[in-house]
Amino acid sequence: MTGPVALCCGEPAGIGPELAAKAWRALGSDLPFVLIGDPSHLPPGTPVAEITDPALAADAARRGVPVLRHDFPGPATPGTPEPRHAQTVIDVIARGVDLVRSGQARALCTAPIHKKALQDGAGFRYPGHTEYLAALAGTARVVMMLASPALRVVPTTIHIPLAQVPRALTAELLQDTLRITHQALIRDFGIPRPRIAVAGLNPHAGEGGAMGREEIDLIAPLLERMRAEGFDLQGPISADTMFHERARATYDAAVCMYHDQALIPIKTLDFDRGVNITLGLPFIRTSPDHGTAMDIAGRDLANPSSMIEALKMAHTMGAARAAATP
Ligand SMILES: NC(=O)C1=CN([C@@H]2O[C@H](COP(=O)(O)OP(=O)(O)OC[C@H]3O[C@@H](n4cnc5c(N)ncnc54)[C@H](O)[C@@H]3O)[C@@H](O)[C@H]2O)C=CC1
Ligand SMILES: NCC(=O)COP(=O)(O)O
Repeated sequence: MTGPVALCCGEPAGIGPELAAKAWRALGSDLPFVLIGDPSHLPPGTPVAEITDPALAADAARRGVPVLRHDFPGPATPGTPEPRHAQTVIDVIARGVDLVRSGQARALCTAPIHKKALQDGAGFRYPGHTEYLAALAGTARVVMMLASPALRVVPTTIHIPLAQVPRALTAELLQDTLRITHQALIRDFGIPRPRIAVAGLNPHAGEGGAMGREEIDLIAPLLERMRAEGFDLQGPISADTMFHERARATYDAAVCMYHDQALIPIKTLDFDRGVNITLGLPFIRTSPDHGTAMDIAGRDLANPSSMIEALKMAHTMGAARAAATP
């Protein structure tokens, strides 16, 4: 795993181009990345260093934002995604995956996409990068983790309507999620004996069956079986009491049952430093924790911290995996 991090441009009408320029100014050639996208979408006045070989990214980063040119049908209007750009946004992600799978990039980092714009403009069938990357990689099970210095969280079900969560939540899904999370804490975060806290689904973790039975019928028996295998698991715990400071000190990651149960605490505690990581892929993928922020696009208001952390995390994970490879 060598080379730069491949940074997919994401939605060009969002804050992605601004974040790429700001991240380059912060990281320079120390932690090189190569932006896959249209250089004309970068903020006016941004120095650009176009390259055709990702291996030249570190050197190019001394002159400007290293860019592997991927032309879009036209200019981007900040704040207004255009249907004619949707397919190109998707193609850029696929190109990034090719780079990382062919060994030309050490990891993939993705700037945010506007999911509805891709659906409307190109019939995109996936609710997010996570599911699209799993399909491109041919991986049946991937796990979304959001990590910051304050907290690591994993939603077991991801981008589905809340009404579908109870049906989607199976012992098999939860077991795979726990195993993949456990393995990632060891391999990517250097935690030899990971402690995982598992949320219940219902208020008060079901209150002994009075407020729902998923804890009794599904979550607790699975945790019991996995504890017998040696996993260090707490739970099922009431989700409303597992994120205060003392509780957070007792685990290395919180596995939650649905998207907002996991993402609200981390975005509340650490919005500017959260990194979204897809676990279970045959390559490394990170992303900032936020979206396209259309309301501030093109106004030089975007905070690049989460993007910078995502690029740093991609490098750190790449180095850790390279060191572990015989
Ligand atoms: N990885 C990805 O591709 C992600 C994509 N999205 C997509 O982004 C679109 C917009 O989603 P929203 O729910 O509005 O979330 P959002 O994160 O784009 O914006 C929420 C609020 O936070 C602010 N904000 C976000 N990032 C910021 C930054 N770096 N600096 C300063 N302020 C920032 C925005 O201005 C807005 O007020 C949706 O289509 C969503 O699906 C959302 C999350 C991740
Ligand atoms: N809320 C997280 C999110 O939507 C990120 O999704 P993805 O594009 O990384 O799958």
